[in-house]
Amino acid sequence: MTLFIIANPNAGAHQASQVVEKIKSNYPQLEQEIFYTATPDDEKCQVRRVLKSWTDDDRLLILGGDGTLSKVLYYLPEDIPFAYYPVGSGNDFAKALSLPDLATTMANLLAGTSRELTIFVDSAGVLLNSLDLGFSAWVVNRAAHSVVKQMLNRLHLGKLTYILLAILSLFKNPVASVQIKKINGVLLEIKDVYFFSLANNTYFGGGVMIWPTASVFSSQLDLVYAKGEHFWQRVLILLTLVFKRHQSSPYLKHQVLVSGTSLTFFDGTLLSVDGEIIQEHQISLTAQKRRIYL
Ligand SMILES: Nc1ncnc2c1ncn2[C@@H]1O[C@H](COP(=O)(O)OP(=O)(O)OP(=O)(O)O)[C@@H](O)[C@H]1O
Repeated sequence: MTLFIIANPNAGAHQASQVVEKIKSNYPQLEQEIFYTATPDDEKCQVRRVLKSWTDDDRLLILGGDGTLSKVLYYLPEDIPFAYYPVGSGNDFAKALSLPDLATTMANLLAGTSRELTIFVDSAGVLLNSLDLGFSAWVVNRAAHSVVKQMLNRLHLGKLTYILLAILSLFKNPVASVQIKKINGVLLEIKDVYFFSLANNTYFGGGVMIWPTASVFSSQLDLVYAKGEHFWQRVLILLTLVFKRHQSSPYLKHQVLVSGTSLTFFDGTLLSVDGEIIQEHQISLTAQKRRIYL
């Protein structure tokens, strides 16, 4: 058995290499091959390198944030199980699954105990946690170009960037519109929403709840959205999310969607998937089963 590690050295507070060193010293008997992503979008190349020498009894560990995990899964064949240890700034996937510490993660990986989960795939990528429009995509876009985020990440305060930008969004009101085609052919037009999230998992933005029951362990997507025409409405929407009053909120609308749903975006719509900005006009989501060592 060889342990393959794909690690993003740039994720979060740049801790991936420390984790790799810990694994090397704590598991000296284990044959290991380490693949660091060298640039943005290098996941494709690193997965290919892993696959070149992959055999059925090998194990894969992914080290990074939600973006790294999402991109690795996009290129990884669906029948290969994976272990994941979070070293990002938000780590929403790890929080939703209450992922264990490194020693337990390694024990699960070595024992081969795994659990099935559902991700949603499109030709453009994988939806692991959530697809976001409106204020949350705006926050992701601003954070990606933020020098403050890099500074705060070094201080292990990466989450603070998202909080500050979310407050700024109250003043900017970045709205979005989308047309959703359900599998029964019904069209749903959602216009000028401040908050829009299509959730496959519970959290986004470093632990902000999207919908309490959204989970990769179910095969459905939770669509949650809200208009925030007035400043105080937007404040109440954010407070609803922060204080987890989702199900009793008069603002949030909720629907369940399933595999086969497609979304069409208007030109210039800012769209974020798993915390990464993507440029797409249309997305069709198909459920796919994966296994995580857990
Ligand atoms: N060496 C690298 N330098 C810069 N960017 C990288 C590198 N390797 C991977 N990336 C890119 O980093 C992004 C993923 O970052 P990731 O989401 O894992 O970390 P994060 O943003 O700190 O954490 P989180 O998403 O949990 O907030 C992806 O777009 C990926 O392609």
